[in-house]
Amino acid sequence: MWRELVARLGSRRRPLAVRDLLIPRRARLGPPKIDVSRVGHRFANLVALQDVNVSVHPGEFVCLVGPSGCGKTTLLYALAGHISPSGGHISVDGVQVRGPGPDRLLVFQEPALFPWLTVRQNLVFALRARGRSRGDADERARAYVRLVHLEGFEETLPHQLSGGMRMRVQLARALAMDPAVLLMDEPFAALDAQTRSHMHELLQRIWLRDRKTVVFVTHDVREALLLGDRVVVMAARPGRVLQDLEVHLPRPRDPDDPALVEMSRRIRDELRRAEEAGEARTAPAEAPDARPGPDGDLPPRPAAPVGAPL
Ligand SMILES: Nc1ncnc2c1ncn2[C@@H]1O[C@H](COP(=O)(O)OP(=O)(O)OP(=O)(O)O)[C@@H](O)[C@H]1O
Repeated sequence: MWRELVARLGSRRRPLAVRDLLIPRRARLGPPKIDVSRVGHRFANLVALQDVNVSVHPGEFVCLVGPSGCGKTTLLYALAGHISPSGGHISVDGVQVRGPGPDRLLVFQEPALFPWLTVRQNLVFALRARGRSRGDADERARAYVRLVHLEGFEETLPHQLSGGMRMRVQLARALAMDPAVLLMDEPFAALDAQTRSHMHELLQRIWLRDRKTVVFVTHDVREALLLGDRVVVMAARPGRVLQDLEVHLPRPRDPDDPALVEMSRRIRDELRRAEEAGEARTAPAEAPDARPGPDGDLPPRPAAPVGAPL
């Protein structure tokens, strides 16, 4: 299917739209693992999320992508139970999210490791805190350190590791704890390009092995297409879902795959159009009634998000 789409990119037929490249969502059987229904959230006067509907099925890798301020992190934190949305419902396995729980684990951009504990001790500590016996925790820690290719660094302290290695420790710890859902907040954004690319390969390989349910936040459209089964494209002012797209490219994926590059270009074009439309909505009009009044004041800039229904 994707080869056919790539072939069509060079043809003279009707230009391809994003919907041609990203196959519409199939009807899925069974209940979703995560159900986000009509979720809205305000921070004072700012509408960070408006009427967001997303469902994630067991074993799906869903990427939330969009410009800064579109509410990706707010939505992720609401899934984690760290934020209580102002409106709507979020459930995991049919149970409403009312706070953080051991079924959901957040992975941050800056690995939150205990600096005085070694790599192995960081994993063992987290596993023991989850009620695992010492023997089981030791065994799992060793296995997951191996999985992220850090054997030989078990007794090393975090500050003696590179940023990429610290991220691998964080990933190993998260996977060893075996949450039902992994929530990742731009985990690779601070890494250099080469380390990032290694992390993409590693995460894809591990995900293909474990098929864990993952919600992954990123600014980077190409990263979202590289990793996601689905890409939820969000726009800002107010934070909302622009598109929810299914990606049917073979795995493991190549970031230079022409189909992926083309999809990425088209999504970025759509985001640019949404951004321009948002700016046009919030910009002061140039109509006569927007000109300075007799006292020289411009009418206040309409703040589109304020007062919008949640
Ligand atoms: N605690 C807060 N108090 C007030 N406003 C907030 C708070 N947290 C986020 N916001 C605002 O809500 C909006 C959405 O923020 P959020 O961090 O979810 O966006 P984002 O898409 O994750 O952005 P980025 O990619 O830059 O992290 C932004 O305008 C932000 O300034």
